[in-house]
Amino acid sequence: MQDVIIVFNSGSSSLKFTVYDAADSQSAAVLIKGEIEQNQNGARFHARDQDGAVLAEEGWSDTGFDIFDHLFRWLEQFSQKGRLVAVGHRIVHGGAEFLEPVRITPEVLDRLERLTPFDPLHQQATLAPVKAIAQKLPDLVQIACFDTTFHKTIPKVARLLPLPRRYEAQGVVRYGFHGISYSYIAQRLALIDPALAAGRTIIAHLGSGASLCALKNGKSLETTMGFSALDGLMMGTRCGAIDPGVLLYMVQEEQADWSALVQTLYHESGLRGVSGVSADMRVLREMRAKDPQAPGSVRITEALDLFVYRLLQEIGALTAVMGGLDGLVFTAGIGEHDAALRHDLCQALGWAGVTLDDAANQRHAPVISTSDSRVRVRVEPTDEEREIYMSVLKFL
Ligand SMILES: Nc1ncnc2c1ncn2[C@@H]1O[C@H](COP(=O)(O)OP(=O)(O)O)[C@@H](O)[C@H]1O
Ligand SMILES: CC(=O)OP(=O)(O)O
Ligand SMILES: [Mg+2]
Repeated sequence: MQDVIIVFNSGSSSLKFTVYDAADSQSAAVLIKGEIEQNQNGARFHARDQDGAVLAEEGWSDTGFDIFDHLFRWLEQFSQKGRLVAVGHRIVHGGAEFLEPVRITPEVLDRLERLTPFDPLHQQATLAPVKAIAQKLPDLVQIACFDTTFHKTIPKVARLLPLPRRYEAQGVVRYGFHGISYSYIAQRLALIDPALAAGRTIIAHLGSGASLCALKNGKSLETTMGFSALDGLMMGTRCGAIDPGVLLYMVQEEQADWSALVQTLYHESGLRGVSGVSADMRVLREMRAKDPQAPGSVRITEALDLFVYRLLQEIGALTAVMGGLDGLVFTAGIGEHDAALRHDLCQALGWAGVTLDDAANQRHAPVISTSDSRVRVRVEPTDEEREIYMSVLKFL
């Protein structure tokens, strides 16, 4: 019987999973890869084996069902074939105490649950698979890998918030997220483009949640998310950095309480809020292409323009922090697939030394800048599951 390791990567809009052949540890041989995507219209589940053959393809219009329970029951059909030796998880927040991957014991789980106020959107979502497995298989080795770990190198000045010191004592400092993805990309760069790995490079992780990492000498120097995953760029449903005066306005004029603020800032803002129709870049592009003159399309254009504008502002800030820019790497759902977004942003970055190769960009080539571009621009698929898998192996 084959030894297998399963990695779960829960995001704000998806639950991705990969089953690895643990006997073939160094090559990270994939046996099954799948994903459940959820949005306001329902959910879709698909999975493929190592040869790309479809193992599952299902869709639901109901958003209220327990996706993890469904997935777990689906995976059980393979339990006769493989011996599950460990599970790895993406956990969004490690707080100040978890700076490295850790084996999840009941006591660790309890401490991770206590970080929920730091990220109400993700912490419970990323802990849900952990709890479901612990109930079914309490003795199974479960390893947590944190989005925050990669940013432990950011300097103190970038970590502090300009608030009264008592907040620092409560852990209200800047942490940064998407670190599993940044760690994977940094290691990939070391192999495929050592100059960018050792230089001043901005990695743009643009998925449903979006952030930038200023990578200098292979380490995170600064990032756009901070205390929570609400900071920085405009995202699918999140506002990103916003004048705190707006929150005071909502509290005073609309009597908004905590849950109303969570709903507005985490779920109803960003691309969804400004376009008025969807958080999904694919849907926005499709709707606008159908009828570019429709009033809805004008709002979509404004949403897309704002998305690019916020990226431009934050790239300017990170370039200043690094003292220049040598490379820009696009990754995650939007970064890997949306050539139009990359085009608009790169056009706006001419001042920084970016010259786009349009044809390379259209075909999502690994390098999309021209050979004489001062800044090298790359498209690199992220693989958070592989990064988590490698951490699990270190434990076994
Ligand atoms: N082919 C595509 N073209 C444009 N955008 C895409 C495409 N595929 C995915 N996306 C965008 O990427 C998002 C999902 O990114 P992903 O990194 O998978 O998300 P998560 O944050 O859930 O991990 C979608 O919401 C959508 O906006
Ligand atoms: C931290 C974060 O924003 O994650 P995601 O992109 O999965 O929402
Ligand atoms: Mg993700």
